[in-house]
Amino acid sequence: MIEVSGLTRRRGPNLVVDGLSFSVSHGEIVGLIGVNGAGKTSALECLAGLARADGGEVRIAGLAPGSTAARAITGTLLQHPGLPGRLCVAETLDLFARLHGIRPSPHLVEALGLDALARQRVDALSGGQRQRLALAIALQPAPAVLLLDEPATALDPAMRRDLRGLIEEARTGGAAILMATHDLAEATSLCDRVLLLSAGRLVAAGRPADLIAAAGAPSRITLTTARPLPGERDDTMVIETRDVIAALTALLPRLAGVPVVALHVTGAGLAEVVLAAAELDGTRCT
Ligand SMILES: Nc1ncnc2c1ncn2[C@@H]1O[C@H](COP(=O)(O)OP(=O)(O)OP(=O)(O)O)[C@@H](O)[C@H]1O
Repeated sequence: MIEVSGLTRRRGPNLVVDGLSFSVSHGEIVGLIGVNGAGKTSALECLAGLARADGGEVRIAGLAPGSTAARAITGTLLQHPGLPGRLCVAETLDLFARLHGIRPSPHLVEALGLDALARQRVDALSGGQRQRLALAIALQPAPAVLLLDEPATALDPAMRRDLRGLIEEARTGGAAILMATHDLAEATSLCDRVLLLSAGRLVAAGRPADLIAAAGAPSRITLTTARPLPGERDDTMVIETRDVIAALTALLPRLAGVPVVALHVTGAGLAEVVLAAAELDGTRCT
């Protein structure tokens, strides 16, 4: 549904998207990850037809992005969505629904907690409430293609959970979903594949678990005991290891007679994958 081939985009003197190629199929959620400034928004804007590419080709269900036909099947949520401030929430949903020849979806209104805000003016909404309204506008036509830039921004934990359900519903309905996100735990569990951008280039792509395994970053064991173990100064030790079982087994003899107060094992995740790419590139995570 989404086909991108050799996409490049300049902003000022800089090449901010540099030869990007990928595709997203029906019923697939693909995450776009990378440090601030990696080019995620710049690429999404080209796919949404909101910015012109300087090179390469983008097709949305075979259509040119930004064409009326492509817009009709694409739900777009970008950062800082422009919403009509003087209208109330219900009027805004109605206005955007009419553009698609549909009626607002009561299911989405309820799922995004907009029923209680129906008569509130848009310019009096909080940041998270605006984001919920923008999500409802993007999702209500049940688009075949969803382009989401940081969809969980400003949402509280309950609403993040509900948003996840809505995105999964869209996937079940067959949508092709491309989602830029810094929520790497969410990307790991929600995305079928992730694309890692660094300085505008695609530097890794694949299933989250495969990228994490390929990065080979160590897990971290944090062990707190009732008193410092022999040879240790502190009652909390931190061990970084690629073999958690072997490290814990090696510790057991030293634990004889010393009660364990707390044990945490944190596996490597996509954060390590992003950081490793940023270090290779000489950029920093900000
Ligand atoms: N309006 C602009 N004019 C010129 N350069 C810009 C403009 N907006 C962004 N850039 C530059 O384009 C590059 C890519 O920015 P972009 O917003 O696409 O990154 P991003 O990966 O979406 O970052 P973030 O995670 O912070 O949202 C950055 O180097 C940024 O400084």
